[in-house]
Amino acid sequence: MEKRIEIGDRLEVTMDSVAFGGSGVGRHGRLVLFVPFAVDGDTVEIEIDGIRRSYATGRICRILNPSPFRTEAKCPHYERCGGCQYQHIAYAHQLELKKRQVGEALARIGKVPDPPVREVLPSPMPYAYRGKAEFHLRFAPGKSALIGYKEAADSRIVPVSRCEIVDESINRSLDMLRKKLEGPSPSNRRGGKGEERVVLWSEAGAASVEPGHSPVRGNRVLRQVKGKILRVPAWGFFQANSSLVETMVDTVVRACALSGAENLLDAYCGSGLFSLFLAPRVQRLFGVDGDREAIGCAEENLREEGVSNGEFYAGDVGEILKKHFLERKTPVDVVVLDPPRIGCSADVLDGLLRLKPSRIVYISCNPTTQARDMRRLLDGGYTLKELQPLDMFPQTKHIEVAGILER
Ligand SMILES: C[S@@+](CC[C@H](N)C(=O)[O-])C[C@H]1O[C@@H](n2cnc3c(N)ncnc32)[C@H](O)[C@@H]1O
Repeated sequence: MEKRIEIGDRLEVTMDSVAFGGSGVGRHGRLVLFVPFAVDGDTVEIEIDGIRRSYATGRICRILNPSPFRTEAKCPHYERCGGCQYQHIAYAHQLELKKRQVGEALARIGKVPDPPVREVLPSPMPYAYRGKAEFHLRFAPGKSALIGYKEAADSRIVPVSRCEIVDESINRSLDMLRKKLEGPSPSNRRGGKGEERVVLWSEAGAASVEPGHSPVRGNRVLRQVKGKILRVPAWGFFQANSSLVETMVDTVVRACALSGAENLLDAYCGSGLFSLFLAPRVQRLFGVDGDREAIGCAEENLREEGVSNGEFYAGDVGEILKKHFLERKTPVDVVVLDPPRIGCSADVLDGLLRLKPSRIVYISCNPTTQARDMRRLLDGGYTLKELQPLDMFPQTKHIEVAGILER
């Protein structure tokens, strides 16, 4: 009989694949092992640090035989910071893994037997691509402020001196911030508040910013995409990868396959990034987002570009869908859906099945919730035509996918 695995046991294991989430996957007898920072082809010695009913987790003690897909991580904080999971994997292989993971999510969760996944559109910049980064600051009386990243809301701050995935101008701003905060923090800072957050925006991708000047104007940031200017709330959402955002817009426009006669609903429209490029290609464009400030920006963004066929609603997508589209019987031919990581709520999906647009372009940064939501839409009469992954987040476990559904 096989000896039962225990915490602290050391095992030699060869990794078969990398799971969505970033851990290497190997086997010990019938037991599946998840090992962070391992890649398929590695033979490693691991120490078991977690045991569940159907799997165990371990940490690498030694790399006995490195995978041909291994490469040198650029960042000195890698494996401690928590922001990146793939820096040790050659970029071309990161793309192959992500394509495979999208297919697996659709097959396993979406129950689509042979998902139509296209090659991943790579990021022109595998490093230094982020146009925006959020840092956490911790102040303790008499000590220098701690500046770094935080993975979860309740987790500790990992101090970072620089970050390899952000635009260099963000690293310069980070340096300036650190210098400004050098020396012991006063005990009465912000009434004794110990932590703050700061969002830094890049000069790359900014509209009309001189080098060395902040791209933030008041409570807004100006971004430039395909020659157009977008106003975005300084604390609001904007697509993270400055080097791939234009390809993303082109992908969404292509996926909508517009003739010019359509009514289009841009659900979860944010500051109107997609709306700005879709509105000139349709009869009427409706945009919905829960962030009132972002909706104000979306209205201004279209107005300033001379686009007048857009109507925007601030509020919950499910409620607006019911009140302004289903009850008023406003016809919609195409829906662009770009929800946050948690995906769409049941009332949004049910509302869409009642609205019956002929095409839904579902963009997501979480293939698992996207697969769950797609299953519901497929059961309601849609067919999945295509899944186009985009590598908006190189060096990390995250994947962006634009899926096309038709009825
Ligand atoms: C992934 S972002 C997409 C933004 C936009 N499509 C873009 O590319 O810039 C998701 C957006 O969903 C909005 N949001 C989240 N939950 C919502 C809800 N229940 N109803 C309406 N908007 C929501 C957020 O404010 C955010 O702007």
